[in-house]
Amino acid sequence: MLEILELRKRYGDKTALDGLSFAVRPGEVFGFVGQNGAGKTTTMRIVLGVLAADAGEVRWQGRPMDAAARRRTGYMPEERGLYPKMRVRDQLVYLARLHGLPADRAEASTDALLEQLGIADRGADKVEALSLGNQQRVQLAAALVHEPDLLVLDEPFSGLDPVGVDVLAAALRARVDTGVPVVFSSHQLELVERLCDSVGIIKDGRMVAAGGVDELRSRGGVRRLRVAVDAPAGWADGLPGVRVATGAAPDGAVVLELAPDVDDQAVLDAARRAGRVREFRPVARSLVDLFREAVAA
Ligand SMILES: Nc1ncnc2c1ncn2[C@@H]1O[C@H](COP(=O)(O)OP(=O)(O)OP(=O)(O)O)[C@@H](O)[C@H]1O
Repeated sequence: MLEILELRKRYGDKTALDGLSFAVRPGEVFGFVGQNGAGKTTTMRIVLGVLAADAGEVRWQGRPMDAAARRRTGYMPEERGLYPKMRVRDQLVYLARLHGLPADRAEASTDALLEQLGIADRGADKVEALSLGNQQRVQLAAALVHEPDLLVLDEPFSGLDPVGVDVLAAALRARVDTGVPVVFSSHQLELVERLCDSVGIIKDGRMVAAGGVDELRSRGGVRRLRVAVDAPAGWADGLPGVRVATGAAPDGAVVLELAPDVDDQAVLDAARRAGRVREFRPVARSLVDLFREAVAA
């Protein structure tokens, strides 16, 4: 398990991390989200020892994270860091060797990853000759090639097309299924929602919401209903304990937020009195909604 405990970091008079804590369990994908400048990259750099924290601790498998544990970690830094003029396969074998893999395993791991990431035919090309999306695939291969026990990835999906996202996601899932914990940051919230077991929302260097995606959605007791009624707009205005959360969709449906004590059957009765009910169903809050609420609070 990876544990981030009460991390603090200042750059001059700017507080980047203000007592940040979270944990990622074996086989868990943790999505790290937050607005620009919230402190995600700073956290990841501290986990990898690229930066030192002012206070707090990073623990791996119950002990302080040390150089040996960091060598067993796969890291995709924000600033990337491939050698543009080196050939793709040579570079990956080199990186695997640097992390201590014997030559035969370094080569086997490289070839398996190039295959898995759909770039087996690009092994002899220089990195700079690849498209940005394919360079991104090589970046992920560089983080995975030494068969790491932990993955820390800074925006691994940025700039990828949907096929590239699926290929990277499948490669990550294969590692996670062997028990490797993954932390990745992203601004693509739909993707985080789809790929992550749990999510942490960071704001001004503090964790403002963390937990399983479903658990976060059900917090707060507010239920939402999508209701479409053949009735003039405004039929739901003034219902006690009910807030109209969105304007009418093109099909006339509105999303209603119900206070915890409101009986949804009373809302259905009110809808029926207004007109013919075409749709009446609960809707889950999306991660985008949760994010907006958490960063606005
Ligand atoms: N080397 C530095 N010197 C001074 N301030 C810095 C430095 N690195 C980061 N900061 C500041 O620390 C805060 C946290 O930055 P960080 O890069 O960790 O955020 P982030 O969540 O990764 O943002 P983004 O989503 O834009 O990548 C920001 O206010 C940033 O301006």
